[in-house]
Amino acid sequence: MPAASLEVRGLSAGYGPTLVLEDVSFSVPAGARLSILGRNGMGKTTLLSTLMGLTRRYGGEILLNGANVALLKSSERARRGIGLVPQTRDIFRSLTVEENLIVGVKDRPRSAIQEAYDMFPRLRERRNNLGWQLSGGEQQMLSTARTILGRPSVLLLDEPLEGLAPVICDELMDAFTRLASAGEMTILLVEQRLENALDFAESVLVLERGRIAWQGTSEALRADDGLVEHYIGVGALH
Ligand SMILES: Nc1ncnc2c1ncn2[C@@H]1O[C@H](COP(=O)(O)OP(=O)(O)OP(=O)(O)O)[C@@H](O)[C@H]1O
Repeated sequence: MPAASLEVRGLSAGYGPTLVLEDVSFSVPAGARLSILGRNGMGKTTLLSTLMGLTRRYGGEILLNGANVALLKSSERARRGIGLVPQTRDIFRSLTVEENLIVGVKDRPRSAIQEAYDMFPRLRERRNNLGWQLSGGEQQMLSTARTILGRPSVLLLDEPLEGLAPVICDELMDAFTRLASAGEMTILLVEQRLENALDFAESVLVLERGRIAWQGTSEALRADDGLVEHYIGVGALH
């Protein structure tokens, strides 16, 4: 599936009676990258979960290549090309790396798992290890690889670098950049590490209390210390 465009119009959503996201609108052209920033608890995870159909939607549209998927179940959205790598690093802890990948290939031939090994050679080395035996970085690689084997046209990455050593962060960000550059996926990245988020994407969206507080280019955000301090925190870039 080639990369798809994503347009969100007036999206409001939350959990049960609690409204978290309010009137969120933005668009990402096919093959582009968007970083989603904001302090803790501002609604970043809720936004990705809502795109995937995992929250209660109050209103608004989610257009995937122009077709509204907002009323579809999560499984149908996945079938249409939305792939989420959750913050919780969803892997089967009692299965081996290879078994986890086999689950990820779904209806594709098993040989497709080689793509995952090419992307993350570390997973090939650890193919017979169980999920719980992996380091945090390896679990993130496995979780990402499983989603990517489903060939999503829009990939949602929720804080993939959380708790990882800088060298592993670089390895992961290189892999995400390669994926994005290949033009096969539109990528939305939620990331607290500002430098990584700005290096990765040309466009940025900042959430504040469930609403979009700022949208623009990474370059513009980087150049404005006041904006960074206000929305993300003092010294976030240093
Ligand atoms: N399952 C849930 N039920 C009720 N409220 C929730 C649930 N998950 C999150 N919230 C609330 O929604 C708001 C936004 O949370 P969310 O996790 O989307 O923020 P975030 O920007 O991703 O934060 P963080 O960076 O800490 O992950 C918070 O007030 C949070 O308490």
